[in-house]
Amino acid sequence: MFRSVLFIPCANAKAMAKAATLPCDALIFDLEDAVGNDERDGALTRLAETLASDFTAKTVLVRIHPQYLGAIHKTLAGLRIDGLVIPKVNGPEDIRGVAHVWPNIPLWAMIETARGVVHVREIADTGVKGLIAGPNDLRKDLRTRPMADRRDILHALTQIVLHARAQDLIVLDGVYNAFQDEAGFKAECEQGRSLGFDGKTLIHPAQIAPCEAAFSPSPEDIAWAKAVVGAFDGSTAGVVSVNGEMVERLHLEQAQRILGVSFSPRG
Ligand SMILES: CC(C)(COP(=O)(O)OP(=O)(O)OC[C@H]1O[C@@H](n2cnc3c(N)ncnc32)[C@H](O)[C@@H]1OP(=O)(O)O)[C@@H](O)C(=O)NCCC(=O)NCCSC(=O)C[C@H](O)C(=O)O
Ligand SMILES: [Mg+2]
Repeated sequence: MFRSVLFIPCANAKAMAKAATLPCDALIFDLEDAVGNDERDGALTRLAETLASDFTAKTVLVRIHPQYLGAIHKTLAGLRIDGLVIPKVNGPEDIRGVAHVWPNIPLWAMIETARGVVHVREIADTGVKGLIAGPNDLRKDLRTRPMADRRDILHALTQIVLHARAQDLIVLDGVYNAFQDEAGFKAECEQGRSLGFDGKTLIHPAQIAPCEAAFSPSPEDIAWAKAVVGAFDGSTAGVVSVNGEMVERLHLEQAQRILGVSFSPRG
């Protein structure tokens, strides 16, 4: 599952030391924007040491810096990595470029440029495992000003979800920078879930618990799902009524997905 996906800046030794203990669904070790130019060699060495240790964290992704892909591949190839996150993907050629250097590893595309949004359909069609929204770079590239409910970038977010769903990919919402603003973060998680994202990328450990709560089925969701499954149990009808509402077999599939999420072990 990919409800809570925490960025770990590889230049930060303290954050790296904490990585294995944090209760999120997945980690993204960042070698791109969270690493200053003078920190690159140290960050890469630290990441290699971390991954070579008896590192038991769940899903491990690495956000590469395309400019240093050769060195990153040379240092990390063969270590336990579940996927590479490619930043600022502008088109399918950016995916193919990484796949050429580092074949046979799942790739994730960050959609965070105007060109990336324009080409998101072809990017989703390359066989990537997932798409990740990047609101900071998007705002920079689009020259928007942040608006309530992310109205300035909503057109891009909905395109990302649309094309991920059309190709059956995992789709993750972007980060929320104000990591001390609990209410604002919770509201953005709820919005992301309502828009169809599977989970959210995070920047701080304090964001893990509220994020998982928002992207897990609520007690109301579970009660509804159980009622729908119960209503179809032993029935061959195409449509039934549950709590005064029409329910079709498509709702049964939704209900089964909800129950599957709530009963799956994390990871
Ligand atoms: C945002 C931060 C710089 C804040 O750091 P800090 O001031 O140190 O916060 P705290 O004092 O509250 O931290 C408490 C302890 O938790 C550890 N910590 C903090 N963040 C992380 C983390 N991400 N992973 C693991 N551990 C973390 C601190 O070390 C403290 O530990 P201790 O002292 O032992 O108690 C910082 O949170 C941070 O750097 N976050 C990640 C930044 C990052 O990775 N940025 C890049 C990805 S986001 C992005 O690129 C967006 C996208 O591309 C776009 O365009 O939108
Ligand atoms: Mg970015």
